[in-house]
Amino acid sequence: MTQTHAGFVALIGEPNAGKSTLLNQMVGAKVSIVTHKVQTTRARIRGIAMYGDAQIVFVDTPGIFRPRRRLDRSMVKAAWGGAADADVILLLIEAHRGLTDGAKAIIEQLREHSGKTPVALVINKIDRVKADRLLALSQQVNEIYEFKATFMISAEKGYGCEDLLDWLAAEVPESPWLYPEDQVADLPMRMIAAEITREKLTLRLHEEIPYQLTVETEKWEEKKDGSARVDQIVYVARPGHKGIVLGKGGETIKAVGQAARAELAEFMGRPVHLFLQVKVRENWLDEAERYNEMGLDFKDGDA
Ligand SMILES: Nc1nc2c(ncn2[C@@H]2O[C@H](COP(=O)(O)OP(=O)(O)OP(=O)(O)O)[C@@H](O)[C@H]2O)c(=O)[nH]1
Repeated sequence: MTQTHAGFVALIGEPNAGKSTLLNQMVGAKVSIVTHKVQTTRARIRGIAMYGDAQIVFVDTPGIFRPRRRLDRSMVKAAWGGAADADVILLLIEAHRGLTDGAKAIIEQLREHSGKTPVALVINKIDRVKADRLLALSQQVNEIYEFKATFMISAEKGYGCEDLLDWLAAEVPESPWLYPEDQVADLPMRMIAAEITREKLTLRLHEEIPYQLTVETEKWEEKKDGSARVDQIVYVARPGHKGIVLGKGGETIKAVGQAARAELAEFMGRPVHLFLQVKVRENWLDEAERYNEMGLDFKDGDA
């Protein structure tokens, strides 16, 4: 019998570096929400890729930045927590932005958090720059940290992702598999469903509103005909946001519901009936229960 390999790979980087896109590319199924807006990933999301004899469990983490609010602090704590528990850490930076101050700050903190864990540098979004810039960038970043390897990829287009997988498969320890072979994510279905709806809302709303809302799956009912009825609540932090989320004549929430239902049904491979309700809950950003629902630790947000 050949020896199997399995382990956790943490994806860290600034907001918008492409961590969720890479996780989805590696796993081949959409498990993490991706938008062009920063701070889309709130909790730690795991996606599982099978590659030869290896099972690689990717841990997507919230983007790391200088946190100011409780939710931000909880997210950054979760990100470093993900890195501390991993067998391999991948630091993502964006090819076209180069070595930003934010990336430098993360590399500084890596020294504290990584311990003996190998760290690879992943230069993402190479489809956005000319090839000759990449070598110089790679040298520049490698001068300030001892990366075990460097990869140049496009998470979106898949360039370089196979090489990265190859390397990771050899790098994770010899171990029995950690999850059943056909599992792609370890988030409970009700949380995935809430994330899908939150993604659709984020895509349709502006700026502060997505940050100040959260989605919870309140009820999940299996029907005899094989379909599922899913009831979700969208909590908004301000009375004024409710009308915006609903849209004129309920148009926005209807479009969100339709898009979320279609994606959830595709993910589950069976029909879904999705019911959304919007509620104002001015203090949800200060309620421990809301953080637990997102997979975050409320206390991590203590100043
Ligand atoms: N051109 C290009 N765009 C990419 C690539 N990878 C990701 N993106 C885009 O970059 C944006 C951010 O991607 P995400 O995967 O959400 O980034 P993230 O690091 O998970 O972001 P947070 O959740 O905010 O921490 C999205 O609009 C992606 O489509 C890439 O290889 N090339």
